[in-house]
Amino acid sequence: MTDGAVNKAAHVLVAADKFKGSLTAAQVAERVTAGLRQVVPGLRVEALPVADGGDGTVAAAVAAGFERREVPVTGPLGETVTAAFALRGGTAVVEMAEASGLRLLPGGVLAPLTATTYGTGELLRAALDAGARTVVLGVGGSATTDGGAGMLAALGARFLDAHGEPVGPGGGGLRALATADLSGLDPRFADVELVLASDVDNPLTGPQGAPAVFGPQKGAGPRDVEVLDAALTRYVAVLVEAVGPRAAEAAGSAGAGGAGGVGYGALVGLGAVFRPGIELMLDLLGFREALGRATLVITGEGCLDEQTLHGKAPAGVAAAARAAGVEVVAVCGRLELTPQALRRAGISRAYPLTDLEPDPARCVALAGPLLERAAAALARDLLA
Ligand SMILES: Nc1ncnc2c1ncn2[C@@H]1O[C@H](COP(=O)(O)OP(=O)(O)OP(=O)(O)O)[C@@H](O)[C@H]1O
Ligand SMILES: O=C(O)[C@H](O)CO
Repeated sequence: MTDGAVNKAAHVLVAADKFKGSLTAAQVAERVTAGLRQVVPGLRVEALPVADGGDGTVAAAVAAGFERREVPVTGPLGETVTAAFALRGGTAVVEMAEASGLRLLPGGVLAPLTATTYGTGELLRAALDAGARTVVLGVGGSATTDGGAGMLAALGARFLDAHGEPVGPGGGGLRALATADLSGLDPRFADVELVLASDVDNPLTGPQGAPAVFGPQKGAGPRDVEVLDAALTRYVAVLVEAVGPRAAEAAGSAGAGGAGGVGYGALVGLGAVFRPGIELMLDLLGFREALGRATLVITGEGCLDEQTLHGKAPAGVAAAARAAGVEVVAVCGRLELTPQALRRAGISRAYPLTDLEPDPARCVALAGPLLERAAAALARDLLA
């Protein structure tokens, strides 16, 4: 509990990610602000919706003042989709999920072997056409496991089978890969600073690789995971033939396994430099300046779990806030971390919506009003 004087000095920074499936990051910020002000009218609250490179990254950039641009691109299964990127000055934020995301699969039907990142390549090209010279490629939330081969093909690379024909789409197509030629890649990438903002730090293949860890959420059963892992292993070997040993080294580096290997394709083919997505986004969104004004930070996401601790937005927000000596609490739909694990991540306490409404379906349907109630409880505990 704090007294009135401290309360007047309070300045709350709401820096939460979306609750996937129920609220966007901007809606989370609005509801939290409303709940806090029910208890402390006139409270100074600053909203800074955040994202970690995955879904919602363009929305967070637009909320922070970037301009939204839309272009038609090839969706994960070849259909045309409208994808957005964000532009400010010479800097573009390109979110691969806008072109090749899980949420774009027609009818929600998963396609672990055939979904392609071709549209991500088209989106990158559109960003360069718009004048971007620094491009942040946010990866995560993808429908794909093609190692970024589709993306590179859209930018001029060629991936051929033993008969000299282009291989089929998706990670499954790479089973037949015999040769690769990256010499036709868009030459502008030589002068562009491409930063890979990945939501995860996994390698491309193996037990911690993209197929094993993220294949199942894209519909890959155990046999598909084996097929995709073997196909990506082949892809690496063929790229070693094409560009040398750096293609093998990149497969083990952090971020290579992001978005089914888009990270790898960007590292090997486009000269990208890896940075944890949330760190990069916090810089881009002006988080550090906002933190300088804050006396309390509220972060969160749909589900606070083990994955959260591996580079997701709340962990990045909490690490930065803790380093600055500012207390961090969290709001979430579901909480799957122990109080000890939360504290290790720098979060002193969490307010899950399931504490207010145990029925999962109602908790999603009523997420907005429930979040206001959770924020009001938080305000009573910490600010009233
Ligand atoms: N209102 C809610 N009530 C309860 N649980 C929720 C609610 N909204 C979202 N969730 C849970 O959170 C999950 C989504 O988690 P989250 O928002 O952290 O995204 P994620 O899958 O970790 O992806 P990303 O990496 O893009 O953040 C949903 O599957 C659901 O279980
Ligand atoms: O898209 C994916 O594969 C996951 O979000 C990890 O990057």
